[in-house]
Amino acid sequence: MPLISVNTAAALIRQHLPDWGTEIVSLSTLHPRILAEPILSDRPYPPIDRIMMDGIALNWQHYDAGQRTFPILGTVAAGDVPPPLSDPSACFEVMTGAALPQGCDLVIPYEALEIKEGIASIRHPEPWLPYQFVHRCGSDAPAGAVILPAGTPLHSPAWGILASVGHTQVRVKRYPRTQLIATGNELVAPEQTPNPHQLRLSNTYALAAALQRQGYSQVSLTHLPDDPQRLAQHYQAASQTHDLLIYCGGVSKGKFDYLPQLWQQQGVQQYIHGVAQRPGKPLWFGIDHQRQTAVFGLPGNPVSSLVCLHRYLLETPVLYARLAAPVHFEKPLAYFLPVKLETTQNAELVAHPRPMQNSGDFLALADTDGFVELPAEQQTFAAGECYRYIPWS
Ligand SMILES: Nc1nc2c(c(=O)[nH]1)N[C@H]1C(S)=C(S)[C@@H](COP(=O)(O)OP(=O)(O)OC[C@H]3O[C@@H](n4cnc5c(N)ncnc54)[C@H](O)[C@@H]3O)O[C@H]1N2
Ligand code: MOO
Ligand SMILES: [Mg+2]
Repeated sequence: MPLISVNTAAALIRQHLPDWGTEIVSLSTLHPRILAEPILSDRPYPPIDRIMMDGIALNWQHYDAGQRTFPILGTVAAGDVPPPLSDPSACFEVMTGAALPQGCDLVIPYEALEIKEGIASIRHPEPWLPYQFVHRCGSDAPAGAVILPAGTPLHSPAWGILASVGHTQVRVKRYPRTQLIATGNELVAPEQTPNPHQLRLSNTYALAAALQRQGYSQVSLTHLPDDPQRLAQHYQAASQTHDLLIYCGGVSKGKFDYLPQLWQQQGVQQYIHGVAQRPGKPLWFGIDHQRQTAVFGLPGNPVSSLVCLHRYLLETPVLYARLAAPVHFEKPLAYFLPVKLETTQNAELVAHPRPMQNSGDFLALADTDGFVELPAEQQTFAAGECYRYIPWS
């Protein structure tokens, strides 16, 4: 198995992984998604001169000329059609969110007023300025402005913006119809009680959680035994109905690691089998061009499969963390080292190594936040040096 570098593997996957296109989702989805169209403001924002304080609205020139008491003509609440100020020496009581009545260009909050028998008197000596406490019409964005560019990840504020502009249907990046396939005779379902030689399958749950947290909304899980016929039957059916098949286990050198040969027989073009990394060395990746299905074979060890998913498929932020302690790693392999992250008051990310015993030691991940990528070219990594940090999804 000739090993390729982590960067070569990442580049091959980027190059060959299909663009899954786009789809329309409804506003009620609210899942993590990536916007695939620019969103324009449907009208100026705010759409009115919006009152920002509960108080009175009046004409600034009258205030500037020295007038300090104003008869109240009425009350304008949020949602009211604002009446014009028919007498410029009078005022309206106005509420936050109401539209500024025509003829008014100043809002003074209740705290600066005394109101008695229908007359508001300004008690506060502050010089009030024109349009004070008025959120001017169009001052946030004019009509027709791009307020969310295509490619924006839809975080919570973005969903609020979509609702505000009335985008009840929105075009987003489509995530692939994905199946996670746990392989292995030793595995039983989590609800079963394993015999001593068996274990509950856990990898596909960890992988599914990571995918779902990134927005993959169509992810199914299945389990197959190490049986070439069953694996072949499953592949033929699943490759028709899925865009992405992520296998877990069965890709190394064992007598029952049937998958690489099976994919070859099924016509999947292999791009990767073996990456100079620990864990995750036996990683397999290929594309079935005929059926338009992408295939990942993640090494079965739990830490290996998780690390490979994060490094090669998921969108991860570009972050760097400083090693809190020195690390020595002899092998000419990139080392994905699980870490506990500390954030310091001077805005530094500090990575505390939490080395596991081996890539089967998934319990060691419980007290970690992600992993650092230590390059293959180096053997010693000093405390204080910075390396790429990838958080768990
Ligand atoms: N002769 C060699 N043997 C191995 C090599 C090698 O280069 N030469 N590589 C080792 C490395 S590194 C890894 S990683 C594993 C990968 O093996 P497979 O992808 O074939 O995975 P399996 O053999 O099926 O399983 C490995 C291990 O993981 C457990 N497992 C698998 N699936 C799950 C699951 N869904 N949930 C929980 N645990 C799972 C499985 O029981 C095994 O213990 O190969 C080494 N061998
Ligand atoms: O590379 Mo394996 O993933 O070390 O256990
Ligand atoms: Mg194996």
